Amino acid sequence: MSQNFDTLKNACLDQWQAYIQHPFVAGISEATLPAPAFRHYLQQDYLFLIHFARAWGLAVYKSRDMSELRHSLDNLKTIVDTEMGLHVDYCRAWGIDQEQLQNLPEAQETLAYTRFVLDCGHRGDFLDLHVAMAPCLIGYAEIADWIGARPQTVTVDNPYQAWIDMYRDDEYQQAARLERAWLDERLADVSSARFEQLTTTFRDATRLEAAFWQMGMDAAG
Ligand SMILES: Cc1ncc(CO)c(N)n1
Repeated sequence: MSQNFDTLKNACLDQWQAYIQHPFVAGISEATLPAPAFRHYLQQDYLFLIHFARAWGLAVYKSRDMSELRHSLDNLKTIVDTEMGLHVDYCRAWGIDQEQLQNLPEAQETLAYTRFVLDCGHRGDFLDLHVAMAPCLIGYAEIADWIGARPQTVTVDNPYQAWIDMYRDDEYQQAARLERAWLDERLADVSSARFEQLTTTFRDATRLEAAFWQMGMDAAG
């Protein structure tokens, strides 16, 4: 049977939905998420982005041809040159300064997720690494769509509007679409044993994304 991103997602649909429609995400959509939950999430996301940039660096190293190299390098550059800067500005708007960010203790959930992704890349190949990173890039694009489509979403004076807009942005959505198309192509001819292996990686990464949201909720007490 031919596989693609949707069959991967459907193989762990319960975990995927628990991630995409997590109460933290519903709280952003409905403007009911407590600010301390969001602030904790933002701080840990700074550390997440640093390790995620490293994961794209690992993808650069694992590349086998010019097109893989270019793809990974572009993503690495986007995080380092654009996303990190936006994130620091965004944190400042939420009362978190750069010095605070630089001295943050890393939460267990951040450690678990980021090092899991890096380990998938070290142990496996370029595809293993991409599958481990897919819940991040493709998941946040889907989350932004889900928020946008919900009638419950507060669109007037929502304190989380800038965050929602960041992931609804065309450039982000386009990057997620490209990654999806790339995965569809690579998954089409994997064996069923290989697909099982990739499904486990994808499911675990998805669970770790949901745990990252939960970490934010728990911080609000
Ligand atoms: C934890 C996490 N997952 C995904 C993204 C999307 O880049 C992010 N910023 N943080």
